[in-house]
Amino acid sequence: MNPPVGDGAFARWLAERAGRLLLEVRAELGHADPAALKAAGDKRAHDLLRTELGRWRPADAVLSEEDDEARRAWAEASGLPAPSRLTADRVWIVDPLDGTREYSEQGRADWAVHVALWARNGSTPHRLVAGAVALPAQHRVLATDNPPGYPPMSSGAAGVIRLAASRSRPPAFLTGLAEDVGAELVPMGSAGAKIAAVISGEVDAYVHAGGQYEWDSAAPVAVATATGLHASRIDGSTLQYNEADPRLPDLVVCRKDLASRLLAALQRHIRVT
Ligand SMILES: Nc1ncnc2c1ncn2[C@@H]1O[C@H](COP(=O)(O)O)[C@@H](OP(=O)(O)O)[C@H]1O
Ligand SMILES: [Mg+2]
Repeated sequence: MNPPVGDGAFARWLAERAGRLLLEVRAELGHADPAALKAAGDKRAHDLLRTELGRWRPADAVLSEEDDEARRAWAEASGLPAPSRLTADRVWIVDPLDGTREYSEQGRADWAVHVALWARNGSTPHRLVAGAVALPAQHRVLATDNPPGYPPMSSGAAGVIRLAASRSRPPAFLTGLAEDVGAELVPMGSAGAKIAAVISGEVDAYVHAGGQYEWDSAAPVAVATATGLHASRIDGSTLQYNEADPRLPDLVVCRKDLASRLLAALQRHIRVT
């Protein structure tokens, strides 16, 4: 059967298929050898995304976490040829398995598949014109073709902000930031799962710093902004995608009404760390 024609519905279709495959791989291999499960999940989902993008969007470029060259920051001085994505009009930025660590841990549902489309002439925020985040173990896919409604206030106690952060690599300033704004920390794996938690109102914000790549945030940021949420670097500047250097080390995604307060607090804490 042919996939949907529109890019947003296509992104949803693709993320859902890769997610289904990841569930099958998890069931097939089990959790006895976590390293083998991580490697198989990364590879099988990447191969599926690459194959289907090549088949259905052959004219577009792709930036995938699992490509050998993906982490190389291209510079003219290197003498190496520029990757085709740097001159392409449309680039699919994909993370075949975000939250690889959590995927390998039995019972955890905080892992995701990210499929985003960046367009040079895109007029949507961050030039992300389509995106989908599949959360296979949560039985849901969030995508820009039918974006979720703006979230209700989070389930936290009155006045307490629920702040999602990496469970394994939280930024050093996070505890101080949380104290400053009166937030309760909610540790969670996967950037996609954390941004999905902001989108669904389970938490109010997600803050990360210290390292990440474009594919970790492109698709979830596309859905979050289509929903009406705030997304930026932690200094308030715009998130830029399809850069020569794919590192995009920090971000904040939060409810619009929290953005100025959180960014002001971040200014204080970035400066001292
Ligand atoms: N300091 C860091 N440097 C590089 N990547 C990081 C990072 N901290 C988090 N990430 C990446 O961001 C994603 C979410 O991380 P976390 O679960 O810790 O919040 C993970 O993607 P992958 O699982 O695709 O590798 C992880 O590798
Ligand atoms: Mg990732």
